[in-house]
Amino acid sequence: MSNFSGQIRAFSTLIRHLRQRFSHPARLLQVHCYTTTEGNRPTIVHKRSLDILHDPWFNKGTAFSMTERDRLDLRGLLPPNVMSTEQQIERFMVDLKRLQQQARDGPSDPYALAKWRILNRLHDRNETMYYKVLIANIKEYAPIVYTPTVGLVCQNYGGLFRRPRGMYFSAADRGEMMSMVYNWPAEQVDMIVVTDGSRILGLGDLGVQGIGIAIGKLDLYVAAAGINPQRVLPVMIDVGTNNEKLLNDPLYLGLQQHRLDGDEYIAVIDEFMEAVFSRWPHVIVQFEDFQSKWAFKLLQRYRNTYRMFNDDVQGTAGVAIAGLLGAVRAQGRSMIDFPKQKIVVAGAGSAGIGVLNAARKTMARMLGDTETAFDSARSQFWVVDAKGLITEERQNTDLEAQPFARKVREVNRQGLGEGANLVEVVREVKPDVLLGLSAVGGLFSKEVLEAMKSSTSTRPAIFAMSNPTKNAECTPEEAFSIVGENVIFASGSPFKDVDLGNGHIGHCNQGNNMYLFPGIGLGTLLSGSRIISDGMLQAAAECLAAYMTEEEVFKGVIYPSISSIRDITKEVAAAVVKEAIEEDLAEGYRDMDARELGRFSQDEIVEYVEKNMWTPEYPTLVYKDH
Ligand SMILES: NC(=O)c1ccc[n+]([C@@H]2O[C@H](COP(=O)([O-])OP(=O)(O)OC[C@H]3O[C@@H](n4cnc5c(N)ncnc54)[C@H](O)[C@@H]3O)[C@@H](O)[C@H]2O)c1
Ligand SMILES: O=C(O)C[C@H](O)C(=O)O
Ligand SMILES: [Mg+2]
Repeated sequence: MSNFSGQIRAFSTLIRHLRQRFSHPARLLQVHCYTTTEGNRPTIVHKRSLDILHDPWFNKGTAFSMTERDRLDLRGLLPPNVMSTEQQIERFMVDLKRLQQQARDGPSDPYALAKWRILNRLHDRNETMYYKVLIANIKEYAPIVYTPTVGLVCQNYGGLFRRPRGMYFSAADRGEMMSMVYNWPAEQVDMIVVTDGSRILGLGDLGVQGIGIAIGKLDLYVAAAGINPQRVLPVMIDVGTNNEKLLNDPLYLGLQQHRLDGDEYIAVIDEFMEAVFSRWPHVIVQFEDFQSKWAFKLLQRYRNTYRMFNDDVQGTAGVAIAGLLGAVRAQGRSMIDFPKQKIVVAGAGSAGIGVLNAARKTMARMLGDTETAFDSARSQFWVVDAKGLITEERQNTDLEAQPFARKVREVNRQGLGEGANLVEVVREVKPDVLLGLSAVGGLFSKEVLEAMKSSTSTRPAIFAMSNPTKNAECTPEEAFSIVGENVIFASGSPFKDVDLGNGHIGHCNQGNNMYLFPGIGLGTLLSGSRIISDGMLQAAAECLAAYMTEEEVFKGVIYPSISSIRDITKEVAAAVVKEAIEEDLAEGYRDMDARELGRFSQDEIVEYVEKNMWTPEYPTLVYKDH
């Protein structure tokens, strides 16, 4: 008898199971798909776009053909290179086997990548939970989702790629972008971070794999600025790559051609900008990690027409200014003494030139904002690039670096000449500040740091700002042990504080544009400003500088802890909103019109910003048929 009831139970379970399987059209198809023996008969699907990519039954990942991508609204949602099934499996196996290899050979940083994988899987499964984890543990996990690990992720993106995130616009999509942009499922997008992968951190051209940096930056937009994650869009513009290793790798996910250049390149970026602004007229576009050659040109081309900024040029500049002002205060002097600082900058790319321009303008403003002040401020800087000290004698200096080329007679008097090396420059100039944005790890060698000992400052400042960690111009240990305990130290990627062994701690600041770009984006969004003006960027930098107390800067703490990044971002965003109102650029946001915004007090602006920051909480969900 008991055997019989067991059989009945098993039978009804089977019926229930079959009913469930056949109750959904997709499930019906699935069964059909597996039971048919009739070769390649097409399978009818009732899904499109991301729903297909997120459905393990139908997803083919990078193996969707171009015609299928068009039929199923998948164009732009996958990296451009179509892979065969064999290639897909090979890519997966290479990644899987790497684990064994790492166990054998000793990996460079196995735990960081393992943590990234775990977090990434959570990101794919449950965004609310992901951001709750990230916000609550930002100090611990920013170095995983952002610099330095994000650099390693981009370098290994081919193997790590599982589920696509964001959009890919490629040179092969010319003429299609205006319609492709509608393949993105969100009705509203507030923030786009776009890269062309040409200079990812200090790691060079990583082609399509650079998408990782756009994803990492947007993670901070959500975690720090409270931008709703449903309204962010990471974008990779694939115009090819000049990285020979990737060009020769059959498993590379991007276009295997050399980078477009000149008018052809501009035409692709123009088309992308028109497409995204035509679908989302109020979106803000952050340009990230474009090689310097294009970073400046594109900024000039778009900044008066579109809501956009370049993080490497403008975000970095603001963060550096805040730090440089902190370094002046740390000497027990007033910020107004900044124009007296002698500053040696190693690196004249997008970041270095961005910092130089902003520092020169800040000095000029402090000196009365006249043309003469602007002109004389230039003599506070010595710029050293790959060819050494830049002087007016140099042929073919980049347009952007020309204003900082030293007069030959002037440097000759100092015992220097065109192309003088960094040690010579530091030795002769005895600068207050040595700032590196060169992408050359270890550039501040023992000799350079020894030369810094003769700095005329009571507290010499050393900013080794290149990323990721291995590209830092020096470590804090080197700076404190060679130059002295009094040094003010900042690095682009995080380092631990240094135990100086006498009960004192050498503080390591993280001088990274992460302290500003989230607030610049949020402030622009909430003010509804049409463009991002110099004044708004300056307000952001000044807000960050003022965030630190006298006591902190005196201890050598010139940037806040990343644990308070949400609070800093709120203050920075409020400063940006205020400036946009003052410059009459604010047009309001959603129900908040410009006039009402204009009547707000300082505290009310901060409150308004805070109220509009998204926090990760599960909403109650209700089903409704459309
Ligand atoms: N901390 C931050 O917030 C932050 C922000 C932006 C960029 N960065 C970092 O700055 C670095 C540079 O970025 P970029 O966009 O300006 O790059 P880039 O490639 O445009 O510029 C690099 C510059 O360094 C110079 N250089 C190369 N070798 C040198 C040497 N031996 N001595 C002196 N100068 C040398 C080059 O001539 C060039 O001018 C990257 O590592 C990037 O990660 C950091
Ligand atoms: O990405 C960063 O950590 C900072 C900066 O934008 C960079 O390019 O290095
Ligand atoms: Mg960058």
